[in-house]
Amino acid sequence: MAARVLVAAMALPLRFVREYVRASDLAVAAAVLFACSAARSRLTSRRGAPMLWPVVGVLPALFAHLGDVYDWGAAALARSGGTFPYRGAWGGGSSGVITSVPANVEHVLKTNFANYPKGPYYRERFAELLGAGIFNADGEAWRAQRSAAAAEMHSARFLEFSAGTVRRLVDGGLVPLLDALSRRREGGGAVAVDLQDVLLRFAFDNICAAALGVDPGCLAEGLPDVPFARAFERATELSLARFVTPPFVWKAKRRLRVGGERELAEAARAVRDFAGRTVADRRAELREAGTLAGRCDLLSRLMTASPPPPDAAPEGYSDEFLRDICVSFILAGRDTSSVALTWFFWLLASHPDVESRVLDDVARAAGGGRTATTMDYLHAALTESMRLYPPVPADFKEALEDDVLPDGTAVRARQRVIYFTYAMGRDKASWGPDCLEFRPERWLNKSGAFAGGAESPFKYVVFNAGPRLCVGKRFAYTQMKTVAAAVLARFRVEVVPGQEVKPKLNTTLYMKNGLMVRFASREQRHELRHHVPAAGED
Ligand code: HEM
Repeated sequence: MAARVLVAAMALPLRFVREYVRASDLAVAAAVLFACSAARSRLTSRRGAPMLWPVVGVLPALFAHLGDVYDWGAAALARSGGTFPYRGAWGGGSSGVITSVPANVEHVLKTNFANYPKGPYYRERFAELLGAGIFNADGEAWRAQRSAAAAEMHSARFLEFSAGTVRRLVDGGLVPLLDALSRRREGGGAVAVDLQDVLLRFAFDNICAAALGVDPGCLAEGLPDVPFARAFERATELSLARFVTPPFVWKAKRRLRVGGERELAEAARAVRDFAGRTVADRRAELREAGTLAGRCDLLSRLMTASPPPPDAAPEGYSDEFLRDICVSFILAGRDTSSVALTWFFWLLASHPDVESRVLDDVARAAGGGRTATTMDYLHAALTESMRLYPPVPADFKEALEDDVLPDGTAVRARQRVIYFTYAMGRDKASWGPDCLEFRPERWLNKSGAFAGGAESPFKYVVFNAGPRLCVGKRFAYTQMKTVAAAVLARFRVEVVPGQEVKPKLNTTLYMKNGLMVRFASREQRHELRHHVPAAGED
């Protein structure tokens, strides 16, 4: 998730215009555009890059391409040699460069990591929801949370626990729900359902179980409206809206506590109160029982970390620290893997050859043998699907000091470097002439084992790379492989014909209209023996 301002800027949806920009603002913008048009030919821009207008920066170009912004952005990067400057609107301080050059990305994410924090621009916009959580933190505050979270997340105990939570939710929630849907009739066939919505609900319940040890019940019968999930979604949306709102507007609204800013304050408070209450209840449970040995969720593990981590007070982490890190985890793990799975199922529906190889892999895993623990083909197919449809399509970091990127592009202090993951996954130079094809085999070696580790991590930044590599990557693969295997073994997923499938303009690559599918029970079921599908790499 997160610092994905390119898409936030690109994602200036009409809904946003309706909600946040008044007619008078638009009139001023139109006048400015008109006044500037005479100067248009004199404006400088890198060859092939979008025009940068005074005041409104890159926005006119974005507006012209609202319908195909990802592909348009990728084509513009390809034309301009992989990097071009951008400037946002309204003097909001958002300017810098957009790049898809792996060497530049390596420089920002690893080689010169110290010069490229998330920065105050990001932190300020997510302050209400995330507080000082890992997703919002830099420097020592980030390092302390990173080492605590990584130690727990990569422990054998957590891996086993989290794999168990996925299996229980698949067996006890997802499969029974799909089974019921496959039996429910409508107009002579099985009822159609939005797969994306079902998977988002699944992932929310799953991340809450893993991070907090609670079940919000989004996947319960009747697919209910869950206030905590709704508050989380609204707080995220409204925080992101700040990236495309003139700062003087949202800051004034915040001070006056009106409109979306009031709503944001309320939604963020609801989220933090819920997480805070969970921390307080767990603390009370620990006091009464003297142990949380039966609990393996992240919150309980961090609360009882023993001996207390060097960066914590002698009595352990504070309740605020625990609340903030858990909220960040929910934000990070809430929708990424469900969105990835939705694109994956959609791609499989139009690639029966790949589907049949995935099914072979799943059947082999069920029958035991070496692939039972790895399911390398499924791993490769998921990896390939995220290359074409990365759940986080763009991300950014903010420069502390002036710098020069490896391709010679200058970056000034406080400017942002946006790396466009979507374009990087479709770059011919990195992936060859068949870069637009869905071909899981490109990730396998001659003996059919997953060989993704051979690729530069800075070519495939779907999970970020360098010191801030996604700490939930292994969890995400376990979750996605378990869901994909269980669903495909039991059901044929039939995409309802005639619907328009396209990405939504957002910081997460949702399908704009969801994905309507029907589930049909397979005649011959592969009886799955559950196992922990280990990630081929991490
Ligand atoms: C397909 C699924 C996922 C994808 C594609 C993904 C991608 C990413 C990306 C691109 C970042 C970097 C964000 C930034 O620096 O702005 C990130 C960070 C992070 N992710 Fe994931 N993620 C996924 C699933 C998860 C899950 C399930 C969890 C939790 C269990 C998680 C936890 C985190 C955390 C805590 C960070 C912050 C790491 C840090 O700043 O040190 N992610 N992820």
